[in-house]
Amino acid sequence: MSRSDKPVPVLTVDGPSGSGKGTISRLVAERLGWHLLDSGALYRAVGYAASMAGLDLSDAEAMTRCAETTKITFRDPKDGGETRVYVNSHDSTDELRTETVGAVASAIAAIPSVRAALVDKQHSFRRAPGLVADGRDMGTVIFPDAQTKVFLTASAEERAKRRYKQLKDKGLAVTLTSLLREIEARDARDAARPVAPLKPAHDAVLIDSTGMPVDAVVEKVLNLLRPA
Ligand SMILES: Nc1ncnc2c1ncn2[C@@H]1O[C@H](COP(=O)(O)OP(=O)(O)O)[C@@H](O)[C@H]1O
Ligand SMILES: Nc1ccn([C@H]2C[C@H](O)[C@@H](COP(=O)(O)OP(=O)(O)O)O2)c(=O)n1
Repeated sequence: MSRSDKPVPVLTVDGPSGSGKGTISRLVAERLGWHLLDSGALYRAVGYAASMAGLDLSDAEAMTRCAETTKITFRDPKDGGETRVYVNSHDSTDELRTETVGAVASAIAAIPSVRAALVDKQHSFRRAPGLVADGRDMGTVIFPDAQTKVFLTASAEERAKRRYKQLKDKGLAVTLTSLLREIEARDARDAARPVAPLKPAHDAVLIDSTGMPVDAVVEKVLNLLRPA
């Protein structure tokens, strides 16, 4: 709650991998001067910490303990640039963005007690003047009272092409065919899980960004926040 007891406004941006959630959320948060929650980074960080510790990823108890104890912090470099994600005090930003870690994140995210362990942390990002929250269940589970909800999509082919370019630019060795396969497998698993599945909130606005430039999507989202 803010000082005037009005709930801090939240914009939720949910959708499948590569739909542009991270990019659009960051730009919209910058334009509004709002805080940003990259909830996927939390699941990635837990999955990464578990892999590094050599834990059995199918052991629900071990994964839950890992979600409860992994220290995850976000830091914005003073000179601007990409937000850095620290996992147990190590800058793990680059490691977290790989498709391997994405797949591990998706697998452990299907464990209900892992999701429960991350709820308070996600709520703690809701601070004045407002929050843009990016993920799969931001509008359905974590911030169901959000004032504005977006479900961002794009065709699987376009999402795979975007991811291909993004990872290539980072110097990672990837192929378009394997990325498309991985993206489709991850979406299917995220959408099929019984707890907090990937699906639009009943009051979300659907935006299909296939063929839309980034700026146009940002404007569309900002327009939703402007009073009619
Ligand atoms: N509307 C768009 N048109 C073209 N490329 C986009 C668009 N939105 C995002 N991208 C690019 O696609 C890639 C994946 O976007 P990202 O924001 O990481 O998606 P997500 O968070 O949904 O996985 C990034 O390189 C980003 O610059
Ligand atoms: N709110 C969230 C965010 C991510 N997850 C899971 C499911 C996703 O496949 C992985 C990785 O999410 P992330 O948003 O970082 O992935 P993309 O950038 O969309 O490829 O984590 C989740 O279950 N709930």
